[in-house]
Amino acid sequence: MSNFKVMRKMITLVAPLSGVMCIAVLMGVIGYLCAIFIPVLAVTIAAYLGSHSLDLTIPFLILILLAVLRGILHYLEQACNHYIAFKLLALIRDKVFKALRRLAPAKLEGRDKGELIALITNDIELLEVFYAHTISPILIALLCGIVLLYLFYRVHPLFALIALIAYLLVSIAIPLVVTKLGKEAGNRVRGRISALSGYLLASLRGMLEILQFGNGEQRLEGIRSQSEAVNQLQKKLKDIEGLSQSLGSFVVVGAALCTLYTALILVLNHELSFTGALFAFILMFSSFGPFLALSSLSNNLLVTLASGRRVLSLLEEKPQVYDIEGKAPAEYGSIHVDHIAFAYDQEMILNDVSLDFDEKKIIGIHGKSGSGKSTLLKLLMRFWEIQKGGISINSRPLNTINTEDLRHMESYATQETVLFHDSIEINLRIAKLDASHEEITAACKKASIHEFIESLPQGYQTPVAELGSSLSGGERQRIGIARTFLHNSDCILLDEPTSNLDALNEAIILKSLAACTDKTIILVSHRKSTLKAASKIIEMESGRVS
Ligand SMILES: Nc1ncnc2c1ncn2[C@@H]1O[C@H](COP(=O)(O)OP(=O)(O)OP(=O)(O)O)[C@@H](O)[C@H]1O
Repeated sequence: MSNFKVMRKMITLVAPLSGVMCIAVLMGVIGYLCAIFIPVLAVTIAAYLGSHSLDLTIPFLILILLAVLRGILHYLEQACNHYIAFKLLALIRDKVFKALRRLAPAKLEGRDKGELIALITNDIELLEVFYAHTISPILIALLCGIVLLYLFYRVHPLFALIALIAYLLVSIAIPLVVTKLGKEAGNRVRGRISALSGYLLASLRGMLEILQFGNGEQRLEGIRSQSEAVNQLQKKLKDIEGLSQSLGSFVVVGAALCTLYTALILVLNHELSFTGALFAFILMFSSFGPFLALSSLSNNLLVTLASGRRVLSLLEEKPQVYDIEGKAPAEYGSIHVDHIAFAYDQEMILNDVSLDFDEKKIIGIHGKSGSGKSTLLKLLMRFWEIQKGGISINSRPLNTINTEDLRHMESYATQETVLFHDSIEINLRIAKLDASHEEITAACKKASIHEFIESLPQGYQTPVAELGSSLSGGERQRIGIARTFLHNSDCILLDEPTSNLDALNEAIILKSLAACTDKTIILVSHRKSTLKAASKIIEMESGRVS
């Protein structure tokens, strides 16, 4: 996506706040004109005093008024711009979270989580520069330019020509050159920062492995070299920023000298008064504020546009699976899998698989590691879209059942239970937001975890550390199974539900499952003892059912 396209798309988001933007621009234009006219007026009055006598009270008061107005207007302009920026950041965050929900899980599974965190935090935050410090300065420079060129034209058209060339150089040519010079570095610096976040996150998560295999030095070296690469790129951007400022100052001085030279010739030719020449010279010197503001924008703008590009790409990314809404409610019934084929990328994982999962039965799935058992469960949940064949529940194709209804009908527990940094009760409640405490404890009893929770000093209110690292694998797994019981769906998909459990806990859970006579339970397991609970066992081999 080109920088221009990124800017255009980002600007369209401002539409609902265009009124506030107009006020910001108006304040900015009047404020800049006040600032420009303070020296112009002062020098013109001084020149006038050389040949006339004048009471200085009123001119002095006007100068003070202009100075005070400049301050107030600048404040109001900034307040409006930041109001727009922070409103839009909130809106963009909301859109990004919606996009993540749309893309999950299929499009997020393989993505670098550090990069996603950098996008949600740093990238969105950087867009503030665009909304608070880019759009209105461009409009302010444009309007100030029109007023200033008119004034120069009134003094002499040659001054207007010099001003026009200088303004175009400062506000368009220099930023364009600088943008071109720094485009790659701008993109790379954002990419590098994201990669560094990902590397740090992976290092924190893999702390035990790093310590165990003595990889600390190597990881540290990785962090050092990646930080160094970020520093180098940032230095390059700063050098380009310095170049942009030098070129801007060069144009200002050049324009003032040209004005001085032109004014001298015009005065010598009696085409211009001395006061007019002085007015033009001072006006030229003091008028570059709004245009220099643009040239200094371009460097920040590069980084901001790179962030904007990443945020927009995420917002525009097409999900692998679209949510279904607005269809007639569906009733749960038996599941029919009809000659399905599925590949994550190129490699075929399931090929021509046909199966039936009868209602209110426990069905076991057994097979070698990598044979596609978990993939089949994910397809039953419609986390991925199948490429061939069809899956139906109670004769309704899966992709005609409202996603919300499907989530009520089916629940899916994997061997990896993710717990949030919150109390055990809240971690259980995510399976049923309006569950009573009694319902929660009943589910925990079935999952053989109630006694353990009760034995903790704070019981169900015990806080769980990030990702559940304060609990054992078996405790986490039983909480995961308790969630499934609490969700109380018609069909329960369990992927290795007993892999971390001892024989006693396994037996209690299998007994609870056997007691769920009104539910369909699909049980993927390598354990013979677990599969004993099933009334039918399906064997899977290399993506096929045997
Ligand atoms: N998100 C993914 N993207 C690409 N390939 C994947 C993805 N998830 C799984 N695979 C691949 O699909 C194949 C089947 O994986 P799956 O998890 O379904 O096997 P499984 O039978 O459940 O294995 P296990 O018993 O070890 O859990 C594997 O080769 C795996 O590498």
